[in-house]
Amino acid sequence: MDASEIGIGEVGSFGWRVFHERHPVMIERLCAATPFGPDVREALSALLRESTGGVVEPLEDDAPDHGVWAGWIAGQVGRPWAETSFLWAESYFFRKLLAATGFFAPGPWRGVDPFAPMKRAELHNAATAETLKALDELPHLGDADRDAAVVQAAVWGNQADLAFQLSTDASGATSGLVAGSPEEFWSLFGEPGVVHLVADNSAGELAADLVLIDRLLTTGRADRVVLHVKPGPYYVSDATPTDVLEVLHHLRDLPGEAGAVGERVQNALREGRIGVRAHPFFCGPKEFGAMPEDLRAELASAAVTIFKGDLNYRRLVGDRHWQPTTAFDDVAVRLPGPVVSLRVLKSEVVVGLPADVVASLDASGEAWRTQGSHALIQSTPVT
Ligand SMILES: O=P(O)(O)OC[C@H]1O[C@](O)(CO)[C@@H](O)[C@@H]1O
Repeated sequence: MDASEIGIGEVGSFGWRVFHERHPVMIERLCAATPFGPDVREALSALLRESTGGVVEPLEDDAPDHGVWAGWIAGQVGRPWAETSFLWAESYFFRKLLAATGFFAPGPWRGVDPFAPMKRAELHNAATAETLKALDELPHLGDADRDAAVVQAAVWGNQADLAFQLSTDASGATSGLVAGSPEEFWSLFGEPGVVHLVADNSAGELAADLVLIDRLLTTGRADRVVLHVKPGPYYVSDATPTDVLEVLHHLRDLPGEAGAVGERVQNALREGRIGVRAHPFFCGPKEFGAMPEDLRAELASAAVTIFKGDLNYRRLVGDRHWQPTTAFDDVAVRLPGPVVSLRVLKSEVVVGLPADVVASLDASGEAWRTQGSHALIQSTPVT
């Protein structure tokens, strides 16, 4: 199956707006959060100019990842950015942004996560506090409701406002879910095995992921969980190993169920029942079909692999102009065990929807694919 890649060149398209409208605002916020000097601010402006009107320039820093980027960048240098794919361009943009902030260079900002202030603010804001407090409801729920609640939380934690949706309704508060259900999610788990969770954002979303991991372990659905995060700062709020510790410390300092989850997760890390990985490919610009053999071999051991969020979905099914009725199973990357996506829709690509659902969503006149108001749970079958 094939479909053309989503690009950034068409004026007014979603990808174009990310580069021409969102990135300038993001860089303004970055500079408001950290007092970068004129050299960094100029490098960031140059990156904006390059990526909105120029050609792809090579990496000019001395970071240790040039070897891996050599393969990912092949054929792109010298091309107008407007001709590159959205998936490739966004990833390269974030890699260059890190270099522009001095992340790789000798000097004061080396290794300093430029997005840390934003992630920290999100983790400590009132909305996250409220939703973490809502975890205190969990021990009072029956098993089915508790299962449904932690999946809803993991799905909707991917929304920008990071709201937990704790439901006391066993069928799940599925309004807003355009595909799948918590029941579909839990039906993937049989004999206990190793579950891999490919995380997305830090702060409230990662907290929800740790709650889900805790549920997988405490109910015996998993005997071990591998949590995959990004090896470095990426896409603003993506979780890194440092963020795992930050979120864990935050949970542990809280009273009630949040603190109890934090304690259990910390113990599971100590005992090796949770492992953390940060493979370089997760900060790369390629679809998951192009994952390197070592990562593929690692995921091959998974009883189930959970992919969180919008970007992982784009990489899983291909960031392409698929017909939305294309079967998820036809285009999602194949692994020996089932794969399941928990995603809030924040970009154009979507598959696996019945025609009548698409027709009614289109008829609503809403930007349902991109505005973050809808979500999905989609999986490949257990074989
Ligand atoms: O954090 P998530 O769910 O991966 O969402 C990131 C999404 O945000 C965007 O950067 C801009 O909307 C998308 O390109 C990307 O898929």
